[in-house]
Amino acid sequence: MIVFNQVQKSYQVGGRAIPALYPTDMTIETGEVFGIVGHSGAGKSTLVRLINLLEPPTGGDILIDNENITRYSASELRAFRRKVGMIFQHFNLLSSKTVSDNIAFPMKLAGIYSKAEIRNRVQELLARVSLTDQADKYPSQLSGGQKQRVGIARALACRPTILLCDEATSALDPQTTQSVLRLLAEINKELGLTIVLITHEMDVVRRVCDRVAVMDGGRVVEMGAVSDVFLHPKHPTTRDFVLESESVDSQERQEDLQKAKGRILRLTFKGESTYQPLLGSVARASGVDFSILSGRIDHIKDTPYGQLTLSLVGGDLEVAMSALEAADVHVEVVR
Ligand SMILES: Nc1ncnc2c1ncn2[C@@H]1O[C@H](COP(=O)(O)OP(=O)(O)OP(=O)(O)O)[C@@H](O)[C@H]1O
Repeated sequence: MIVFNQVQKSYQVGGRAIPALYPTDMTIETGEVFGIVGHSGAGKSTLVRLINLLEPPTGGDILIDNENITRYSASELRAFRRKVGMIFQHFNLLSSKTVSDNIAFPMKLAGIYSKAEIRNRVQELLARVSLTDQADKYPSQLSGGQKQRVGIARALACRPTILLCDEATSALDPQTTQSVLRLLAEINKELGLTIVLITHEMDVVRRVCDRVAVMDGGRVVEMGAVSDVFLHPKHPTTRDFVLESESVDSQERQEDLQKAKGRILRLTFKGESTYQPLLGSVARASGVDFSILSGRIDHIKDTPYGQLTLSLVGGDLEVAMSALEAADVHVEVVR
């Protein structure tokens, strides 16, 4: 478990302390995939670099599995860092080393593994990331997705318990992004590893994360289960991220809603209710006529969800809303 108690970070710039992270409390549970989403400069990298003490905090305590890492000696810190793997947007592979040697590198650097241990571990990891046939190639001979797989294998070499991912899919095309996210989800399940994933895309959070913290201007402005934060965003920054991920232009949406007649409801279906043919029976029971203004079905991690924006006229709106809520549909009155 990673616990932040009033952790803060300022950078010294030209003799002045510029805050990058205001005092923050946060808990990341062991074995979860935790997303940190925010625009450029929000403080995401700063927060994640505090977890492995690449940056020392200027205040507060960071506890990992009940140990205060901010009080570690240099040798304790070296041992601790082996337990924290990291992958990067631009992969950071050594161009003069083969795929195998890149993966072996942190183990060699640690100086505590035998040659046989390193050889076996590299073979195991190459198989895990499906790169056995690329073992002797150099990074320049690989695609972006393959490079990131090498990055993941290298990060796992010393059997870390935490994996930090700094914009790990930002340089990849959508299809490759999907396959890298799938690999991260598999690793999380198989190894019970805690994954902290920084991104500026809510879609990445939706696909793999259990919980998310939304950052803005050096502060965590919203935090919770992805299904709550994504489906019912409270802070304006979170709402913008969700709309962005749905490729919705908020001004166009406002204009569309103004043209619609009657009451406007936004319905959110989650889990099995997503697939229930509900609207027809609700319309018949309540006498309400509806038209669909927008709709989508997708997944939050493995859970299906659907969202519909409807305009409703006539009939008994109370009856319609009660019937929807009785069927476990979340109903939000937009207008
Ligand atoms: N080493 C540093 N020295 C001075 N200021 C820094 C340093 N690193 C980051 N900052 C500043 O701290 C703030 C937060 O930066 P940070 O890199 O944590 O944000 P971010 O959300 O990760 O952004 P990005 O997505 O662009 O990487 C920014 O204003 C940045 O300019």
